[in-house]
Amino acid sequence: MNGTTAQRHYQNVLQVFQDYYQLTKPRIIPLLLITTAASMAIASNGKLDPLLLLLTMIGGTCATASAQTINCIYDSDIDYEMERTRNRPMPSGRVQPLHALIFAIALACISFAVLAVFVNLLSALLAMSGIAFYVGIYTHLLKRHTPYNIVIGGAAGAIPALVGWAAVTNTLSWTAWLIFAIVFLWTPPHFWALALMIRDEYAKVGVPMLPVVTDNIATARQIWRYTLVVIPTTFLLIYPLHASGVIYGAIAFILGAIFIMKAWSLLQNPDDKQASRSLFLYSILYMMLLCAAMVVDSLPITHHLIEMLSPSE
Ligand code: HEM
Ligand SMILES: CC(C)=CCC/C(C)=C/CC/C(C)=C/COP(=O)(O)OP(=O)(O)O
Repeated sequence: MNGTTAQRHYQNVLQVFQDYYQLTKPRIIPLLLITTAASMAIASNGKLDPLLLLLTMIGGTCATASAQTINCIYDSDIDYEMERTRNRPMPSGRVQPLHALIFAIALACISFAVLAVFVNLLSALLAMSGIAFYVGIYTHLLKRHTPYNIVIGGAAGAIPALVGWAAVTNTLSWTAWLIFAIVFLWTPPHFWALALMIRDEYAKVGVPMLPVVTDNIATARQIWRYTLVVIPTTFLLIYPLHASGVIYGAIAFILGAIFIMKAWSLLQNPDDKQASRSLFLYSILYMMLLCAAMVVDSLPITHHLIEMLSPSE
């Protein structure tokens, strides 16, 4: 091989890696993992075993990547039609469906093996149910057929929180289901804000997202309603569940107030793309910081600090 051929070969190999990486929709995975980590932190009272965290993250990443890859195979027809998704590896023909399927099955097997062998069977089964729900229920049954696709489908995105809890305790508790409910109720405002921005793309391919089958004002109203439900729900972690404390409460309060302001602003201007964009981007920051607050609040050092700062009797 001369220099130029070797360089071209190297570039081709790099492109193949990049294509398989893109199949997994990698930008969404970290936030899903943060919800898993937050759940694990609360479940272990902030005394999380780093090895258990690492293994659960590996299992969770592989399961999510597998689910997203199958979704890419299934949706390659509509992804080809939409500008936002046209350059994905499947619609642009850079990866063959069979190869992508083998990749997805391998990822699911690795996920199951890592979780079942090194973590526990419950977390492995939950991760597999996440793949089944996202592919079977959201992608196949709901996405192209009902505007409630993401309301029900949102449950898939909330499963990583259950995986985290199960990884630590080998069971599921009210707190686990509450974190699940927070992610579940957060998903419609998160997604509909985006759907308002790219309504025409979904309309073009006939995916019945809410702004396509109703209108912007009805969508903004639904976003507003879900926001008014999800924000109070976040406080149930403090009372009655006593799973988080004042640090989490203070952060959740500020984050929630901003969420409500942004949803209100969208309700006043449902056609304003800037308002929907702002809410969409903020919804991501919101979930990241809310989960970070759960983690910080659970740490023993936080409890020590609070004890030191509380007035003694
Ligand atoms: C059924 C539920 C959901 C739907 C339909 C949905 C849909 C979307 C879509 C279409 C995008 C734009 C992606 C792109 O431009 O390639 C997006 C972005 C994103 N979503 Fe969601 N989402 C859902 C749930 C979730 C959940 C549960 C999480 C994590 C907890 C999440 C995290 C993110 C993040 C971090 C981004 C930004 C990625 C980027 O930088 O482009 N989503 N979502
Ligand atoms: C435990 C486990 C494996 C859970 C699965 C979690 C999971 C994969 C959630 C994905 C949520 C999401 C980003 C949906 C977008 O799909 P879309 O098809 O509407 O997005 P698109 O329009 O960008 O293709």
